[in-house]
Amino acid sequence: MVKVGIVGGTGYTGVELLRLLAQHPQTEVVVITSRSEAGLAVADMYPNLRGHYDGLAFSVPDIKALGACDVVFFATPHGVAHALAGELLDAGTKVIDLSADFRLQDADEWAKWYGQPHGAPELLEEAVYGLPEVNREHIRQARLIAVPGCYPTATQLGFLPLLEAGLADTSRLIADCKSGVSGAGRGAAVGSLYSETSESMKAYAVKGHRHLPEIRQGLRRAAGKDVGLTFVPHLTPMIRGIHSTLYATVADRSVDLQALFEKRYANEPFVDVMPAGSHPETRSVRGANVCRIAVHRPQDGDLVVVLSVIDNLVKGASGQAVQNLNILFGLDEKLGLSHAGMLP
Ligand SMILES: NC(=O)C1=CN([C@@H]2O[C@H](COP(=O)(O)OP(=O)(O)OC[C@H]3O[C@@H](n4cnc5c(N)ncnc54)[C@H](OP(=O)(O)O)[C@@H]3O)[C@@H](O)[C@H]2O)C=CC1
Ligand SMILES: CC(=O)N[C@@H](CCC(=O)OP(=O)(O)O)C(=O)O
Repeated sequence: MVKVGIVGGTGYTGVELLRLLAQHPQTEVVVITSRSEAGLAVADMYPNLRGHYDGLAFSVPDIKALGACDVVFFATPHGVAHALAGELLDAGTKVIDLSADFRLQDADEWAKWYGQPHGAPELLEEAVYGLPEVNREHIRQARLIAVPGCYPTATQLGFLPLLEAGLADTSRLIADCKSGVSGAGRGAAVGSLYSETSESMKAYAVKGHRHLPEIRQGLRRAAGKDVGLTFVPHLTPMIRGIHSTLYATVADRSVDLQALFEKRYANEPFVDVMPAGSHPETRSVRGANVCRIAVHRPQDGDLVVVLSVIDNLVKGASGQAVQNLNILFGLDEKLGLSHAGMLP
């Protein structure tokens, strides 16, 4: 059994980790932290977990207890893993961070987008970006994993086949992305109120969103050169889901794009390339650790449109984190992650 600790157990990604790990046959959650709910039994806060975690209660973060775990997930706002990851690694505990703390390789770039100095630049060199479809072999050897963000997961997986094959004009890529409201976390905020988010939709952070450098970093790696990317996130009236509509110019019309995408993801258990002409729906991946993709070339023109959907809390966060755990501990990558999406 892999002994698991979770820092930040009361947030949406923390409780999603608990939901997924409840079905995982090779893990045991032994520590779960919350400063505000310390002492409360997990199932008293989250009744969906009744019967799954009898005896487990939230506790304040304690390095000694966390350091006795085989692996600790951070499901916390940025900055928290910076402060604690080093001590845990020294104690021999592996770290899987769901926040953005170790996603950018450049500490100055991180400081610019997150508005504070990087708190652990000495760990950046060994941090592995946890996108299994790109980095599986590095993940296997890692001690510290940075789980990709939700928009970055859907967007990178959609663009990768075109960029790796050198087919797209990399100077002008467009990612038009929509997110459900749970992407903003569980913290109370006027912008997340039902009356503010339902029956309405809006773009935000057009000038620059903190996921822009993360996506650019991944696409640069895939293309082998700098890319020009316009990324526009939108808030939509759904609870879970990311829908990325991606545009790239591919001048060579002789290439069979459907075959290219199918071949790229043929051995990937959590990427589903849909039949030609499909329009994937976010509800088809709700609760599932799946990225569902369709590729189109409208009117046989040179502009290719890729549609990529994920559940922000699963393949966009906690599911991908569990996938990383499975790889890290040499387990079957699919353990605990076999849920189908929920229709309707
Ligand atoms: N929501 C989403 O779709 C996605 C979120 N993420 C990332 O995952 C992380 C968690 O997100 P989410 O679950 O939405 O966040 P929430 O805001 O819903 O929850 C945050 C959790 O962290 C704990 N926490 C806050 N501050 C500290 C601190 N200083 N020390 C220890 N614990 C702390 C909180 O508990 P308490 O204050 O009681 O200690 C709470 O349990 C964030 O970095 C987010 O960006 C990544 C991908 C998708
Ligand atoms: C709808 C919404 O507010 N989404 C969040 C992104 C989701 C998220 O939590 O970002 P990470 O993946 O980096 O953790 C935002 O735009 O900041």
